[in-house]
Order: sequence, then structure tokens, then C-alpha cells
Amino acid sequence: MKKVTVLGAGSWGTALAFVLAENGHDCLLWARRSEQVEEINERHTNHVYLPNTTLPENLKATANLEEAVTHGDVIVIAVPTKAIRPICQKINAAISEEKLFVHVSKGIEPDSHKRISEMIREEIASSNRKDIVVLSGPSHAEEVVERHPTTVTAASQNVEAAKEIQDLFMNHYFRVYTHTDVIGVEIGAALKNVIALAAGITDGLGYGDNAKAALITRGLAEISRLGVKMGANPLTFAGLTGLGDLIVTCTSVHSRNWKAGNMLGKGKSLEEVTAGMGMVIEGVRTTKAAYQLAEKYDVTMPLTEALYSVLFDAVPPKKAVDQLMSRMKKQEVDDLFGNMHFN
Ligand SMILES: NC(=O)C1=CN([C@@H]2O[C@H](COP(=O)(O)OP(=O)(O)OC[C@H]3O[C@@H](n4cnc5c(N)ncnc54)[C@H](OP(=O)(O)O)[C@@H]3O)[C@@H](O)[C@H]2O)C=CC1
Ligand SMILES: O=C(CO)COP(=O)(O)O
Repeated sequence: MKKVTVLGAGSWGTALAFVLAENGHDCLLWARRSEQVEEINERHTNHVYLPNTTLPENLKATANLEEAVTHGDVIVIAVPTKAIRPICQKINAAISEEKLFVHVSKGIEPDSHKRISEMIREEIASSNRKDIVVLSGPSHAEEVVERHPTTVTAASQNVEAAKEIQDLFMNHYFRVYTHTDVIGVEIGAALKNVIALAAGITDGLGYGDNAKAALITRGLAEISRLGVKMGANPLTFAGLTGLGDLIVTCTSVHSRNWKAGNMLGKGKSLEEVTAGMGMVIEGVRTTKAAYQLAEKYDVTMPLTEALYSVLFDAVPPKKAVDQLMSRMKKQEVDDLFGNMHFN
């Protein structure tokens, strides 16, 4: 049994705490609102984020961040990307011994273009961190708490740290693989949200499965192009955190990114969509970051550019699709001196 802290009692933090508690670990879940802490401790529910779920009785919650981070030898950070730096600054001020950090967030910081593990490394002193592991993959919280079979990847440059996290989470419905390509895993996780927004838009416009298959495959091509330039292993994008997460987020009714895109495709404004969701839509900020990264690394990312124009330049969704379909003619795959790659 390990002492583990999960920071963030939204959908994903609560689902992961559910898995850890079911695995018999001494898991403390931090929520910033005391009424939510009371609900978890007394009624064993989290009705806003996971209605209809009864949480394990051995799962305890606290609203005291210092108590939370002192508790765990492993600290799982499960807050939206924009909250990563502020929460890490608070963690760093509250601890004075090495902890193993796990993050599960799927985004990139606009302007700095930092991945989540890079932000954690910048904000938590090296004397306070044993290592950083990213846990990612096709995994909707709503299905995990139903104990439906789910597969994810624990990635770290330190294989032993990745294995420790694999052992911590793995059970009969939650299968964890290990990986060492942190860049590839984090880029795949963040950028699939951009493509899921686009998939929601085409569904909202009334287009069908052909359009969605096009978005998934061409989306994967542009995510891989960028990721490889940033130092990722191309094979990572064919795995759980690449193709796997693209499929689940572009096709599932649980996806907040897909839902947001769907409403945009039906004519709602971005402001209306974000105000009505009540949960994080990571793809919006990440579209900005991905658009900037495409320029920085000189990578062609037509889907990202089209989505950026819809979100931030008020281009009507249908016009963006028409423009994508009338781009210049191309070969699908290039063979440069025997190195095949997608155009
Ligand atoms: N939901 C899922 O199935 C999955 C989500 N993820 C990723 O996990 C991350 C978290 O997502 P998810 O749990 O779904 O998000 P939710 O919107 O469901 O919950 C967000 C949680 O973070 C808290 N929070 C928001 N802003 C801050 C802040 N500034 N400081 C501290 N806490 C804050 C919220 O608290 P409050 O309730 O008080 O607002 C809430 O507990 C995202 O990056 C997402 O992409 C990854 C895999 C699956
Ligand atoms: O990352 C997820 C599933 O793997 C959750 O996606 P959404 O944030 O779009 O709900």
C-alpha cells in the first residue's frame, strides 16, 4: 500500500483516485471547495463531475493543500493545463522532501509552448522531486468509474519511475503500459484535443463518418509531423497516446472537446460554448499553442490552422471546411530516399 495524493477533484482526478483507492492505496484527494470535500467524505459522491458514481469509502478528501501534499509519496496532478503553474508553485512552497510527480493533463501552454512536464520541472525545485511521470491515453473518466476496460501509458525518461506508476494504477480494468518518449506522449495527448474539436465541428455541420475518418488520419499526420520535429519518436503516435486517444476523443459522446466543437458547428459562439460546458475544454488554448508551434517549427498543420481561424478569427466553420477541401493537390505519402512520411 502506498500513500498517494491526487490534486484536483474534477472528472479525471476523481476517477484516478477511485482506481487508486480500489487498488488499496492510502489515497487523499484534494479539492479546492470545502463543500465538495464534505460531499466526498460524507456521502462518497462527486455529483457535479461524476453523477451516479459511488466512490470507495477508503477514499478521503481534503481542502487543505498543505495537508494533501505532505500526505503522498506520489503526487498526481489532475488540474487543467492553465492551473499547472500556480498549483506547482503552491506545492513547492509546501514540501521539503522528494516526491514522485505524476501528471495527467492534456495541453500545451500558449506563448511559452511548454509541455506539462516542462512546466512542472520549472516550478518544482529539483530537491523536491524524485521524478516526473506522465500518465496518458484513451480514457474517459465516466467509463473508468464503470470499471470498463481502459488502457493508458505511463511515460518517463526514468524507466523505474514509469514502472512504479504502472504498478500503482494497474488492475483488472485499468491496464498501464510504460514508455520513455515523454515528448511524443505529451504532444499526442495535447493535440488530439485540437482534432477532437474539429471532429465535433464537422458532426455539428451535419457531415458524416467520412469527414471524421479524414480528420483522424490527417490529424494524426500533422500531429506526428510536429511531434517528430520536436524530438518525438514517430512510432509513439501510432500508440495509445496518439491514435488511441484521437479515436476516443473524436468519437465519444463523453468528450468535452468533441461536444464543444459540435456546438460550434451548430452555430454557437465560442463564448457560449465555454460558458455552458462547466468543465475544461483543453483544445481551445492548445489550438493557440499548436498554431504557434507550427510556425516555430515550420510544419504544415492545415487542420490546426483551420480550427484556429474558426476559434480566433471568426471564420465560419463551413467556410473553413470548404477551404481545407480545396487546398492544392497532394500525394498522400512521400518517399524521400526510402524514408516514407505523410505529406
Ligand atoms: N475527464 C477525462 O476523462 C480526462 C481528462 N484528462 C485531463 O485531465 C485534466 C483535468 O481534466 P478534468 O478532471 O477532466 O477537468 P474538469 O473540468 O472535470 O475538472 C477540473 C478540476 O480542476 C480544478 N481546477 C480548475 N481550475 C483550477 C485552478 N486554477 N486551481 C486549482 N484547481 C483548479 C476544478 O476545481 P473546481 O471544481 O473547484 O472548479 C476541478 O476539480 C485535463 O488536462 C484533461 O485534459 C485526461 C484524461 C481523461
Ligand atoms: O482525454 C480524454 C479522453 O482520453 C478526455 O477528453 P475530453 O477532455 O475531450 O473530455
